[in-house]
This record gives sequence, C-alpha cells and structure tokens, in this order.
Amino acid sequence: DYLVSKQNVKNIFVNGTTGEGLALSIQERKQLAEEWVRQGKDKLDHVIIHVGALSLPGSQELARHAAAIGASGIAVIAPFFFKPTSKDELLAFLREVASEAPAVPFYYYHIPPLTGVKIRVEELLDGIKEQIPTFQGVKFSDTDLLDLAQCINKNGGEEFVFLYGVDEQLLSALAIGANGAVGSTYNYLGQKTNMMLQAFAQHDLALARKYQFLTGEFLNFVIKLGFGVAQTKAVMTFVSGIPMGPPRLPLVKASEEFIAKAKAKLDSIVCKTEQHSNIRLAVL
Ligand SMILES: CC(=O)N[C@@H]([C@@H](O)[C@H](O)[C@H](O)CO)[C@@H](O)CC(=O)C(=O)O
Repeated sequence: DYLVSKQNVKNIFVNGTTGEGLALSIQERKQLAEEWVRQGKDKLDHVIIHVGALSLPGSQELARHAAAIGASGIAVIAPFFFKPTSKDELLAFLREVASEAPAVPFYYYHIPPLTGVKIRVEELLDGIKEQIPTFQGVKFSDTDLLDLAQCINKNGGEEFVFLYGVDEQLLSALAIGANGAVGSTYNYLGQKTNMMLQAFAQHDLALARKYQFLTGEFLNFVIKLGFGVAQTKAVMTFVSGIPMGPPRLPLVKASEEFIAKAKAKLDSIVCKTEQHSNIRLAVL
C-alpha cells in the first residue's frame, strides 16, 4: 500500500537482492511470494518473483510455486558458487528452471557484481527464444552499458524487455533504450524516479537530469559511508516510517551514525530538488 500510494510503484520484484532472497529459506521465499501476490491483487500491475537459487532443484521448486500462485513473471540469477563458465552452461541452467513454469514470462537477472558471473548478456541472448520460449527479457544490474546497448540494438525487434538495475545510471540506460527499472532506491525514491521517467518521456532532459542527480548525489554520499542492503532497509524505514527489520547475518544492521547522516543528506537533497522544480514550474 505504501509503494502504491506514496511512491506510485505498481510493479514489484520479490525476493531479489534488496529483499535478501538468497538469505531466506525456500519456505520463507514461498511465503513472501504468496503474500505479495495475494496482497497485490487489484493493486499491483506485475509481481515478478525471483526464483534463482544455488541448486537447480531449489530454483525449480520455486519456479513451480511461482507459477501455481499466479506470479506475472519469474526471474533467475546465475548460480554463483558452482558458476557457469560459458553461455551454454548458463543457458542450460536457466532453461531447466524456466521449463518448470512453461506459461510464465521468464527474465534473466544479470547482476555480476554479486554473482561474479560475467557472461555478456549480448552473447546469452543469441538464440535464447529457441531454448526458452517464455523468455521475456533481462533485469540488467550492471554498469556495462555497451553490453546493454548491444542487447537492445540486436534484440529490440524481438520485443524483449530490459529492466535496468543500477539506479544512479538509469537515465543513461533509458537513453540507450531500457524499458524500465528495478532497483532498491525505488522503495523510497520511487515517486522522484517516476518524475524522471515522465520528464524523459516528454523529452525534458534537463528536468530528467535533476531527478537522476538527486539519486546520484544521495548514493554517492551513502556509498562513501558504506552502503548495501542493510543500509537500504534503514533508509526505507526512516523514509516510510514502516519498520523493515534488521538484515539477516552475515549482513549487520546499519549504524545509528549512518542513519543520522543519510537522513540529513536525503532531506536536504529532496528539499533542494523540490525548490528547483517549483522554480521551474513557476517559470513555465
Ligand atoms: C547490487 C544492488 O544491490 N543493486 C541494486 C541497485 O538498486 C543498487 O542498490 C543501487 O543502484 C545503488 O547502487 C538493485 O539492482 C538490486 C535489485 O534490484 C534487487 O533487489 O534485486
């Protein structure tokens, strides 16, 4: 309800990085997926469930479950303990998961900074539809915009969807042709990012940049303090007023010092952006 009413976010990616999906048990992941689908009915447009896991049977079980509860899509990361070393190995793993949910749109979740699997998506997409008929697109959480650009350039005609996942670079990805975004900051800066999407759609690059710089200035500040999933939970808690709880070990909760500094910074940037937007609106 908070995301819909306060952030204008109506598409949810469940059990990914921010939701600590990989730190949860299979049972917990199923429970969360069920709740999101149930609570999101008639409120959300899409609920994509991340079903990637280190073991193939675990991932397949989650894929079957997501299909049974009526998820609008499933996504899978590359397994990252025993890693695929080639496109074919990765594709074989993804295909075995996707085939367990044969009527559910399938997304590859590319996040090399966390998986360490750096197989280029451009290469992976070559002929992917023949292997995975449900293939819908990629959640692309990498800074390699050349790879993203090549994917879009080569596969745009096939209408794959590219959801970008490096929030501080979203505007650049949009310029290259990304269709949307999945990221941690949209939990608390969703409204502002929606304004950026709107400005971009209206070809108002100067305004779009203002919103991108807001996210960038905040992330640049908190990254220097030490920023990850634990800190995201803390930021979401102070912005929304909804307690997100601590992260699960080995992650540890954000310090009070981090919270105080991050809050002061975010307040000041949001305030500054709003002043600029008002001036702009007045001028127009
Ligand atoms: C590595 C990481 O956590 N990346 C985030 C970004 O939103 C990231 O927090 C943000 O761009 C700040 O660097 C997302 O791509 C993760 C995400 O969408 C997810 O929760 O699955």
